[in-house]
Amino acid sequence: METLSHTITTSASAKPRLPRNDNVHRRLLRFRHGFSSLNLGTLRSQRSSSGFFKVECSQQSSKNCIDFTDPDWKSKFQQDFERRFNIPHITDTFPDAHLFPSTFCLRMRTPVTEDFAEGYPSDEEWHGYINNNDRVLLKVIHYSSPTSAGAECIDPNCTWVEQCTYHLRVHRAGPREKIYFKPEEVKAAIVTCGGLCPGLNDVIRQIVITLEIYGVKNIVGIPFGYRGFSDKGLAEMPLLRKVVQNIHLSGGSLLGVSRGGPSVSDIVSSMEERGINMLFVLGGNGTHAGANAIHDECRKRKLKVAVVGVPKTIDNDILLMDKTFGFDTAVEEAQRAINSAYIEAHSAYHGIGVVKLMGRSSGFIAMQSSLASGQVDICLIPEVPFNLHGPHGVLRHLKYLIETKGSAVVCVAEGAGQNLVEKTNATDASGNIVLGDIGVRIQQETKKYFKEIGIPADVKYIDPTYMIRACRANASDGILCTVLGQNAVHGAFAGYSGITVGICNTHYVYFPIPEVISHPREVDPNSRMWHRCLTSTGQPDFI
Ligand SMILES: Nc1ncnc2c1ncn2[C@@H]1O[C@H](COP(=O)(O)OP(=O)(O)OP(=O)(O)O)[C@@H](O)[C@H]1O
Ligand SMILES: O=P(O)(O)OC[C@H]1O[C@](O)(CO)[C@@H](O)[C@@H]1O
Ligand SMILES: [Mg+2]
Repeated sequence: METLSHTITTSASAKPRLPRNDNVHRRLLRFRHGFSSLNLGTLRSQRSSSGFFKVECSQQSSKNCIDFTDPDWKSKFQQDFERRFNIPHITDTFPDAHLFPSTFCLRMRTPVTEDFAEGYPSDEEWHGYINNNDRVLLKVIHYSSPTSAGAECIDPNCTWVEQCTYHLRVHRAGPREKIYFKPEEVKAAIVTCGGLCPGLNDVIRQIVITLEIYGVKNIVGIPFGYRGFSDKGLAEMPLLRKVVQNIHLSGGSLLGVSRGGPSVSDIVSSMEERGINMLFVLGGNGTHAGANAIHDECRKRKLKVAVVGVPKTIDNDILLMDKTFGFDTAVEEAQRAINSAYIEAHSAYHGIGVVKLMGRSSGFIAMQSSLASGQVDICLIPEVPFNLHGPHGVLRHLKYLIETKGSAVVCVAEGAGQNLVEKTNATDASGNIVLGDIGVRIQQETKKYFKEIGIPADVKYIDPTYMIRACRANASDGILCTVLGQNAVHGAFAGYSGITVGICNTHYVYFPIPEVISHPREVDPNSRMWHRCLTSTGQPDFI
């Protein structure tokens, strides 16, 4: 008989559990997850009197709704998928836009743009170009049954699992043989927004280097995020290979970051004034929402501008991508905090180490860090509810760990257990809700609980938040940043706009921005990875 991830128990937890490992529950979770991960809109399904599922769509537009009563729903779903994942192109607005032979090729690394007056050097024989019709499959596993681990249901009855079909595919990233911008007419700008993330400088560096290889000479950095477009005191920073050559050796962003800032209309007006026709936007979901709005506004104003995003988030909360840059580094850096918590807890009499890691709405950093360290006894993430108090609460389990092991380590994501902390209505400059501090709450409640039950406990709290994201990228993130930065430039020269670059099944792709930011990517509590994490910690359910 199959067991479900959230039913794993330890000897500490010989407690009655909610009967959650039934197929209905599992199916519902998969059904919900399937929709959310493929972003089919917010759907509500009900059994109609005919016995079929009818789908209501809570969105204003019904474009993402599927009517499962339609016998052709599968092919319509596929067509709809292709339409949604088609990426916007300059020719949508400028059908007669001119094409030029690419100036990016292996043999000609630093073209002299003045020489292009009479036309571009003819192509050398090089097979490094990507065909515009190349695609990458979004799903590479052929699930033979809806109950196969990881299978996501498309329809409410969970009957359709042929997702590795060639229909679910996305545009392959890379250099094209023909380009839509003359390098000498390009003014490219780079902006970094939101919080810091390891690898920002690596991406900036690679974008500048690649632009130069195409022959672009006018490259600027916009200081301090979108704010740099409106704040008159902030001058744009000219960027050259010479300037960016070594910036990847330190963390942070050469350009600075910020939250909040001017309206989209003001940003586009500023771009028009400055003559910017390529904009590279490095940031998270908020920044990408901004990038997409900038793209739309440029279309509205009939500006021939390419807006290309590079997803930046240590939280790894962008949909459909294998991972985002900075995540691996964050997980690696978190090991040091977890190890310190472990050493402290292990060396103290009845020691308890609590480590809080980032993850506003997704627990990927906490989950992967716990898994990698093998030193964590309790991992708490936003996606999985828990109680602190009560017979199945975290504190009761901590008591058990102290009694049996003598020490314990808790790793908690910042967005976990928000129902257990006082809510504030405060928001940051970008409108993100300021979260309550669950790490401090766990520390305080643990101290109080052990005092009340008369068992000594030495609680140490570690919050390495900013140490983790301010460090420089590790080698694997450095390489990821290099490829993403290059592909961002290739995408812009290929005439795409309103896109972002990503890695999907180890291949590099372009996504239309709205498809990857409609909601944060979350840890699936039914996934094998969360199950692995539970296997490692040995923790019971805390509900
Ligand atoms: N819906 C939106 N439309 C236009 N601009 C937006 C939108 N949401 C956020 N922004 C702008 O994007 C910038 C960054 O947003 P935010 O502070 O939310 O960070 P983020 O990109 O989500 O990164 P992080 O992962 O660090 O939170 C801000 O300048 C903000 O004003
Ligand atoms: O303190 P700041 O700069 O607002 O950033 C904190 C946020 O950054 C994030 O890591 C996203 O990048 C969130 O998890 C976290 O809430
Ligand atoms: Mg965000």
